[in-house]
Amino acid sequence: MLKVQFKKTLRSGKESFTLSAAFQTSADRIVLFGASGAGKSQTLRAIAGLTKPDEGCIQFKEQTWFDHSNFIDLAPPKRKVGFLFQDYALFPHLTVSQNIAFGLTKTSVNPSKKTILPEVATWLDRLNITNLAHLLPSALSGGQRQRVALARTLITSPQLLLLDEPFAAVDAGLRQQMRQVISELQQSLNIPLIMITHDPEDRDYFGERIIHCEQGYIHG
Ligand SMILES: Nc1ncnc2c1ncn2[C@@H]1O[C@H](COP(=O)(O)OP(=O)(O)OP(=O)(O)O)[C@@H](O)[C@H]1O
Repeated sequence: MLKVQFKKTLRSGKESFTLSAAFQTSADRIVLFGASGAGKSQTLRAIAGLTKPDEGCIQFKEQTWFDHSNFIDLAPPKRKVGFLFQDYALFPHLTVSQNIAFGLTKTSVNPSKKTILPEVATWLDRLNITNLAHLLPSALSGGQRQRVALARTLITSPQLLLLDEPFAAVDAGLRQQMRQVISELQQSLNIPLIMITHDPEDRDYFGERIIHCEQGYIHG
């Protein structure tokens, strides 16, 4: 069960944008659907704890992640959310296996280039990218980068997966394949996901529950 009810005003100079989100669902596949600039990414950031709302509450299962009235604001790591950013945010100077291992490290020391941890090997295999383990992100295709980013997120065992336009950097031919990869992972890991998209095909594929986003008004 996810309950989201908050308001947030973003300001830069004289410009301001007010986000008003209100939805509640127990669906496992939630789609935030709407045009560019509607407030989808900011909503996801608030759920992840990367942006603090001005008022309201966010609850996931039995946990309160944010409650303005009661001064509750759980830090992002405590929410145990896996966030797949639009550009995948891979570290360009680290190999595929190091990027994935980074999800596990608790220090700022880079993971070893030579030793592949058993958990990393498992995720390399699961995402079918074992043959890419020693490559740098610059040598990968869009679809391969997405698999690496997914592995780096999922190795942390998140309880909720947040995907910000996951197919934006993947060409049309690969999109259906990547939809299947994400769909199968979601089902086998049995974790709910929230996906941002403005592609009606993604909405129809993943939208067990569709939240409409329009000019800062996020409702469903
Ligand atoms: N710091 C800020 N100050 C003022 N406005 C902001 C700030 N950050 C974001 N915005 C505005 O908030 C609105 C929502 O942004 P958001 O990134 O959530 O949109 P989106 O629906 O995810 O769009 P897209 O699909 O293009 O990624 C935009 O109009 C943006 O200009």
